[in-house]
Amino acid sequence: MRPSVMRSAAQLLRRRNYSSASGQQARKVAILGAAGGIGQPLSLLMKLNPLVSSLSLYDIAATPGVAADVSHINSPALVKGFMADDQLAEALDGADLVIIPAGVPRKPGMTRDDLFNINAGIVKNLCTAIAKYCPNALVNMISNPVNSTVPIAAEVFKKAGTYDEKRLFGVTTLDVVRARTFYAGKANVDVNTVDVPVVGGHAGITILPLFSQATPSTNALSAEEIKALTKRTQEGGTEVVEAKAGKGSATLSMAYAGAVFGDACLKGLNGVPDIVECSYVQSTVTELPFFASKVRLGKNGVEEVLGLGQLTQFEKEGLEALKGELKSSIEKGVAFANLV
Ligand SMILES: NC(=O)c1ccc[n+]([C@@H]2O[C@H](COP(=O)([O-])OP(=O)(O)OC[C@H]3O[C@@H](n4cnc5c(N)ncnc54)[C@H](O)[C@@H]3O)[C@@H](O)[C@H]2O)c1
Ligand SMILES: O=C(O)C[C@H](O)C(=O)O
Repeated sequence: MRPSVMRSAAQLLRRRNYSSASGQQARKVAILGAAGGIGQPLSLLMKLNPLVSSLSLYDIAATPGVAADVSHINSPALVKGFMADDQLAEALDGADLVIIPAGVPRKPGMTRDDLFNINAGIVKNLCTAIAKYCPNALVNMISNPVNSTVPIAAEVFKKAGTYDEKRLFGVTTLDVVRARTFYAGKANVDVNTVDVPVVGGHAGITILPLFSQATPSTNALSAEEIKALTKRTQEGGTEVVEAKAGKGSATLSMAYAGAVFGDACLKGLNGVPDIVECSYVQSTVTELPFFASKVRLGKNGVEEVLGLGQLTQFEKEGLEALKGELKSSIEKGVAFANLV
């Protein structure tokens, strides 16, 4: 963001004193896992977001340093760092949006589901605290395996009596970001103008980009090229994991994607019209209880879950092929959350 833009945003917010009358609300965002590979750049990007008035950075380690560092940036959000269990309540208190990139990332040779044993417990504990301290917050789940961690969160909230399906989101924006980038490169169109819906889930073949609905549309791509683009989008995460060779998975592109999705959620909360993003949410678009598709965001979170539109035969086959894996990932999450 240009300094002049930042300055004018800051001036605007000061003048308006975050008043709801002007439509500019004071918004508290909490990031859980804020000192991690994703957490740090995501904290930076959310600090730059003029819609954020208070930024709460929580992790089990290293947050004082990250918070001190980020807090020196001359943008409006007031930054506070919180570390360890006994500070989680204060970190979450009054949050409008909680973004969760807490948990372990993949190493080469692992699937996202291989992270389940560690990350399921982390997510369950954090969501138990969210239900207690900020039950009305929107929750953006980044921690993998997203196909299971979102159902875990839903079950935790149901048990606590706070579940609102409109407020829980699996962040699949990175799949959209990748599909846009790869499509623009192959179709030779300006990436700034590109959009590609990505539906299903967030792991391997459950990631289903709908290139037939990509805009701007092109007839220049052959069936083989569409197939290759689909595979590359589905394996984008693995491409990064292998390139990082044991040093983790996507962090910078994920922080960008998380910031884009977080910003869309805040705009929706603030009543900005026509905010549409793909996300993995409770859904009736297919027979699966959770599914990623385009979602219209509003003042209460999900305003409308949009359908799939017209699919090609290749996309229909991809949709049928993903259902088995997605169903068992959902069931695994639900079963885990309901263990005593
Ligand atoms: N949804 C997506 O598209 C997407 C993309 C990339 C990565 N991810 C996932 O995001 C997660 C984080 O990835 P990363 O690269 O930032 O990992 P990382 O190891 O660099 O950072 C994770 C952070 O979580 C913290 N943490 C662990 N337990 C915690 C707890 N109980 N409370 C708060 N913080 C806790 C750690 O201290 C660490 O700072 C992984 O599960 C990864 O698979 C998802
Ligand atoms: O691939 C991973 O393990 C991280 C993330 O889900 C991604 O898509 O980059």
